[in-house]
Order: sequence, then structure tokens, then C-alpha cells
Amino acid sequence: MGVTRRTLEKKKSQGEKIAMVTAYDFPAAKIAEEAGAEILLVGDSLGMVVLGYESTIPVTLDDMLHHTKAVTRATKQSMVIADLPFLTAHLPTMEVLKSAGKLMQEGLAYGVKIEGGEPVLDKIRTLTDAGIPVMGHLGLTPQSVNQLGGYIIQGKEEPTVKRLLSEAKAVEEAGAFGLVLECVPEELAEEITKSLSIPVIGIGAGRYTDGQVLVLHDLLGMGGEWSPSFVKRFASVGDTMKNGLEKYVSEVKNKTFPTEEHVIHLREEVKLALYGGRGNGTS
Ligand SMILES: Nc1nc(=O)c2c([nH]1)NC[C@@H]1CN(c3ccc(C(=O)N[C@@H](CCC(=O)O)C(=O)O)cc3)CN21
Ligand SMILES: CC(C)C(=O)C(=O)O
Ligand SMILES: [Mg+2]
Repeated sequence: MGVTRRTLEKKKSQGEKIAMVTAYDFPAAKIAEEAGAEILLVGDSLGMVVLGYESTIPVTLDDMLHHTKAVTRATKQSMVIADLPFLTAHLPTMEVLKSAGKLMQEGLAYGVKIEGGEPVLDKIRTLTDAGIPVMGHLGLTPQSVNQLGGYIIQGKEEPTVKRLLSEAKAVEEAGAFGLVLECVPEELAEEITKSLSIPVIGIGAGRYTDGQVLVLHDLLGMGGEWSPSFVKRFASVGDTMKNGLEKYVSEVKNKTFPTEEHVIHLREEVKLALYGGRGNGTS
């Protein structure tokens, strides 16, 4: 059966932290599952991290479906959650159901994640009632980057702290099975985590949430030079890749690759029939 919402609820109640990480393709999903991550997020961050867009806004449902399929082909245990991309949750109810339904039926996702509070509460309820597990996402919601005026920490002043706390409760009441909190002060994240019975997963939300999520390429050091300040680099995979590729390029150029061990030969009798004693001119 793998990881379910019940697994996560149990971990919250027992104080065991939940590890969530993004995955966008087959090999990365396999490795992340083997490493023990309970939740793999096919984040719409894939638009920035693997498709080269400057924000998550251009990402389409088809993009999400394509990557979700690759990730679920690799997983047996981990829970796979797919982001609903820009605008999708704000379309008429029928459209939202179809989009989320596609990610589950075709993409084989466990459930979907939806950015926002108040404006999407009815959609969270509708999807939940239809049997689609929904994870909420509050705080810095990157799909609203233009409206927010940039990737800016949320919940710094009293009114927004109060609003985020009440929206988090409303998201839970609407039926969400979990909540991602992005880029908010630790104190607010702690209060929300204590106030909700569903697991709260933080990114740039401090130490006291029920779990953490990071973008895979950020934590492995295989993105660009830039990453948000809440990121810790646990490896330098980008450097390792560059190093390997530089060796490959230089061995091609100086003819040290390929060598005899990488070569396919004709059988002797075929060679004899073709070229006789004359050789073929190269060897
Ligand atoms: N590689 C990558 N990592 C991410 O975590 C990520 C993406 N891409 N793309 C989608 C969203 C965008 N995210 C972002 C992007 C920028 C900041 C950022 O610049 N934050 C500032 C805080 C700014 C302030 O002072 O308010 C920081 O220094 O962390 C944070 C989250 C998180 N997501
Ligand atoms: C950063 C996480 C929470 C996300 O939504 C994404 O990767 O798209
Ligand atoms: Mg996202």
C-alpha cells in the first residue's frame, strides 16, 4: 500500500518528522524513494528547475501529467503528490475535478496540492468529497508571484499572521489531508502546526513543522548558482556532473575514449569474407 494519509497522521501524532522532496523524473524518484522520503512532490517548480522558465506560471496541466507519470512509474512506497498548476484551481468546479482527476487516473498520483486559502476552499471541499486527497499550500505561494510583488516572506505582520492562522484552519476544515507552509516565520509555523491535526510540512518555515520539503535540485546542488536562503545544500551533484562531462569531452577530443574494451568487432570469418587478407583500411 505504501505511504498513505494515515501513515502521515500517525507520524505527526508520534512526533516523527516527515521528509518530502520534489521529484520530476524516473531516476530521481527511484533514488528519493530508496533514500526514505515519505512524500515525493511533482512540484510545478519543475517549470523553473527542469524546463527553464522564470516562474511557475507557464507550467501546464500536460507538463504536470508528463512528469507525474514518470515519477509514479518509479515509486512503490512513497506518496506522490502533484501540484495543480497556475489557474487550474480557479476554473469552474467541473474543470478542477477533471484536472485533478487526470493527475490521479492518468498520472497515478496519490493526490494533488493546491496553492491558496480562502479563494480555493470550496474547490478543496469538492475534490475531497470526490475522493481526491488534497494538500493545501499557504504562505509564499509562487503561482501568485506577480500579485505578491516577488518571492517575499509572508506572515511578518500581525494582520497577516492572524489571516494565515485562520486560513490554515479553514484549509483543514475544507478537508485537506496536509498543508505546505512556505517562507513564513518559525513562530507562526509552529502555532499553525500545533493548531492543526493534519500534518504541516514546511519549506523556509523553521524547525517545528511536522516535516520539511525542499526542491531536489536545490538540496543536491544541481541547480544554478541561485537558491532561496532557506535551502541547505547536502551534496554537490552539479559539480560532479560537470567534472564527469569535462573528462568525457576531453577523452573524446584526445582519443582516449573509446578504447578496445568499448569496441564491437566483426567475427574473424566475416572479416575474412569481406576483406580477405586486405584489411578494411582502418585497422
Ligand atoms: N529551485 C527552486 N527552489 C524553490 O524552492 C522554488 C523554486 N525553484 N521555484 C518555485 C518556488 C519559488 N520559491 C522561492 C523563490 C524565491 C524565494 C526567495 O527569494 N526568498 C527570499 C526571501 C525574500 C524576502 O526577504 O522576503 C530568500 O532569501 O529566501 C523563495 C522561494 C520556492 N520554489
Ligand atoms: C516548493 C514546493 C512546496 C512546491 O510547491 C514546488 O516544488 O512546486
Ligand atoms: Mg509548487
